[in-house]
Amino acid sequence: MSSKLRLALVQLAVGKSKLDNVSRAVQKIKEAASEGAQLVALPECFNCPYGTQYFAEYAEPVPGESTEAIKEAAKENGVYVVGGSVPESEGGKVYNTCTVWGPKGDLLAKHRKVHLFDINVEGGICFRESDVLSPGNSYTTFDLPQCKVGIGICYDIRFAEMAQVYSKMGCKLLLYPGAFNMTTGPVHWELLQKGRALDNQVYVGTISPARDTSATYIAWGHSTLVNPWADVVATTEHEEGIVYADLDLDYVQKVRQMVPLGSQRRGDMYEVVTKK
Ligand SMILES: NC(=O)CC(=O)C(=O)O
Repeated sequence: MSSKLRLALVQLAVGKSKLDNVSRAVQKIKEAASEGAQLVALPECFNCPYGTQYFAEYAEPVPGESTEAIKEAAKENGVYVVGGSVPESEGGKVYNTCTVWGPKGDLLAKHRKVHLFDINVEGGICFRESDVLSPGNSYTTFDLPQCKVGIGICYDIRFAEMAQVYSKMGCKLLLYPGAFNMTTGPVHWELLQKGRALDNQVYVGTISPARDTSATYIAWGHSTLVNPWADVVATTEHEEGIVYADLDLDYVQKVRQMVPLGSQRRGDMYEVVTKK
């Protein structure tokens, strides 16, 4: 199997019409596939504006109308799709959920955002996902022919331990659909991505909605792919668009040989332990 992977990060313009959002996402998957992408990733809340006032209203079961459309798009275009996230309703609760689809339309994985975004930055942003969302409790990986992939959603990227666990599980690519904002985005978005990539010597991709300055929550944009050396391979500004990146998974091994952190870890002094 080739070590090469063409990845498309879809920085989608998301508005108030769920129908429009979903049909744009489907169009972008088609466009990315026609440009040779093998794996297409959508942003956090691709079918719904990002905001606690919207999650319950837009929530749907999984599978449901939005994820079914993504499934069909994966199948029609013969690509893997990381379906960003949708507000998912189940058992009276709402989750922020990512589905992953294979090229035959098979559901490969489902990730519920584990770390809910509750912050209060003086003079900046106050946000409390936990007012309306419930957290997931699982790690989520899936296998491509080229490598294992680990999934986190947005705030999950701030927790280095989760990425370390994925790396220990054998993931060589971590994908984080996310919607950082105008307070945290400029300082933290790329830095966190580079940190996760460098510490774990893996590729890391982030996928944001496009910026809508009329929205109550203004997304940072800047969907990006960083390689295991912490170089930015491909990125963009804040408008709608598709970021294409060509990965060479053999490069992961090369970086690990040059800087052999794996064999140099002091397991006698510290350890990241998976409890669940
Ligand atoms: N929206 C998020 O989940 C996270 C975020 O914006 C941040 O960590 O900053």
